[in-house]
Parts: sequence; C-alpha cells; structure tokens
Amino acid sequence: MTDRQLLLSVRDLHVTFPEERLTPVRGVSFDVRKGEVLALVGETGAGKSLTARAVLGMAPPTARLSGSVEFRGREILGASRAVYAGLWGRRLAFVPQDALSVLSPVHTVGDQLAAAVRSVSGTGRRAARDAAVAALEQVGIADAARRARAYPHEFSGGMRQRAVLAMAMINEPDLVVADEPTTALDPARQEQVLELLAELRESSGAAMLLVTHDLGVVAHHADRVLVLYAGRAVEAGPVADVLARPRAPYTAGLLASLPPDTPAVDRRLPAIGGAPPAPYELADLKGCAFAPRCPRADDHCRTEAPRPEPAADGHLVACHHWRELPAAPQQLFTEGTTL
Ligand SMILES: Nc1ncnc2c1ncn2[C@@H]1O[C@H](COP(=O)(O)OP(=O)(O)OP(=O)(O)O)[C@@H](O)[C@H]1O
Repeated sequence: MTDRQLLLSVRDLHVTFPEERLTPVRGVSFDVRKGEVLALVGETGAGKSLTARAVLGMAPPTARLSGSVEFRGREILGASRAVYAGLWGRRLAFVPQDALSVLSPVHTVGDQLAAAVRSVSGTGRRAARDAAVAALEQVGIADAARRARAYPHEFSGGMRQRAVLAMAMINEPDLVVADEPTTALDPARQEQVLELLAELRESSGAAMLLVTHDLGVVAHHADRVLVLYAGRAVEAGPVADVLARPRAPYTAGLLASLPPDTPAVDRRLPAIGGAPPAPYELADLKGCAFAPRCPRADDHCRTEAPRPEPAADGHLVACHHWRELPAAPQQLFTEGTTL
C-alpha cells in the first residue's frame, strides 16, 4: 500500500568521493511526510549536510551518489539539471547557513524575489514586484518597499537570513531543506529566525528537512529526528519519544552532555569524550563506529555493525545492546564512566 502522505523517501543513500576514497554517508534511509519536520542531528562530519545536499541535487560535483531519493513519488537521485531546475524554488527550497551563498550580490533583494516568482509563474513584472515586497513584509522587514531596492550587502546578517526565508517560501514549496539555518547569526537572532521559519512553514503547510547539531532546536522545531553518526543512522523516531527515552547510547550521550536549563541558543552538542572516526577511517571500520566512545561496547560491537531495528512505534535504533540499557541511558555517561 502506498502512503499518500509520503513526500520524500530516501533509501540506502551513499555519498562517496572516489578520488579521496571516502564514503562519508553510508546507507542512510528516512522518510518525510507532507507537512512534517524531520531533523537530521549529529556532530560535525556526521554527513548531515551531504545528505541534505544529495536530496536537493546539490551534492559536490566530485561526489558519487547511490541509493534512492524519491520526491513526490518520483526518483530524483542523479536526475538531470533540468529536472532539478523544475523543482528548485517551486517544489523544493533551500535555506543555507550562509545567506550570501544563495543571494546574488549584483541584484537587489526585491529583484531576486520577483525573479523567483516569475520563474515559476507567468506573473507580470509589477505583480511579481508587489509579491516580493509583500514577502519581505511577511518576514518582518520594516519599510519593505524601500528595502526591496537594496542589495544583499546593504542588509544586516539577520535581515539577509529573513530575505532568504522569504525567497525559500515565496513559491510555497512542498519541502524546505534548511541546513543549519541560523548558525551564522548571533544567538539573540537565532531563535527569532527559527520561529519565523516555523510560522512560514506552518502557514504554507510545507514539510522541512532541518539539519542541526543543536538538540534544543530539535526539541522545539521538529516532529521526528534522525540521529546520524559517522554517516549512518543510529536512531530515529518521534522527537518527544527519542528525547525522553533515547535507545542508542550515542543519542543518550548527546542528551547527557546538555547542561540542564541551558538557553536554547547555547545548546550546542558538546563532546561526549573522544571524537568521531575521521572520514578516512570509515572504510576499514568493522563494527559500530561509536564503539570506541561507548561505555557499553563489547567485542560484538567492535566486530559487527548494528543495523537499525524497531524499538518502539516508529522508533528505530541501531545498537546491539539497546534492550539491556538502563531506562535512562544517559546514566552511562554521567556516572563517572571514563570514555
Ligand atoms: N567535497 C568533499 N570532498 C571530500 N570530502 C568531503 C566533501 N564534502 C564533505 N566531505 C566529507 O564528508 C564528511 C561529512 O560532511 P558533512 O558536511 O555532511 O558533515 P556535517 O554532518 O554536515 O558536519 P557539519 O556540522 O560540520 O556541517 C566530512 O567529514 C567531510 O570530510
């Protein structure tokens, strides 16, 4: 039976750089349903951005991709530029870390928004211009008609990121891929921009794939979460369930390292102890990539990689020992365990 709510379905995604003999994404699978927010979370180098870029058709040119990315029932992995050009901005939108990577320095913000509108519809110039100004108003840019005539470098960082949100949402896409959308902003602006993104997304009904390394952001802004480690999923499920009762030691370690009552904007992922394997080490890795940092690891973990298996309704975990862990496995990391 087909799931009519299914929007994006990624299966066994691998991203390889043949020249460097690196495979930073090693068989990632997940679904995004209409209107839902899936967060991809993990430490630096986990493969979050490469996964997001593979979905967008924006992987680095030297990357080789395999697996499957079905969007709206159609395979798009490895599709031609023409296919992606028909999706970008219209069905599939991108909010990057750095606004200047998507805004052209040589056109005014208003012209870029108007061009985005005209690229998907036969809207006339004046109507497109009005839509651009309305979009800037909607993202809280004061004096939008005048601001629309400014160039991106004349905007503050926060305003630029708002303009990028306006650009991403102006054609009401089905899926927004947001890659650490507030990292470049100062902490005071981060939550504002995330709230704005949530409002725009909710009012348009778009789904979102949200890349973040901040569990506070996951808690407040996602419906489901996929935890990545060394290019593989270690745990996935509804946010409330995964955060309240993590089944994978890695997720538990991330949660244990969050200081209680930390303001949302400061909840970055601190080190669990040790570091993830370097990309070049992954090729020869036999067992679970987290084993060297895991207090529960044994010979089984060091020799055989665990596969994701269902632990509860809609909750997957890849750990040989998930059934034997304490109900609050964060204890593994907080009770004087040396890692
Ligand atoms: N163009 C490239 N060529 C070779 N290796 C790459 C390339 N891009 C990324 N990688 C490797 O892939 C790994 C995963 O990169 P990715 O950007 O997906 O990580 P990430 O989880 O998004 O981390 P971060 O939070 O730091 O952005 C990195 O360790 C990097 O070494």
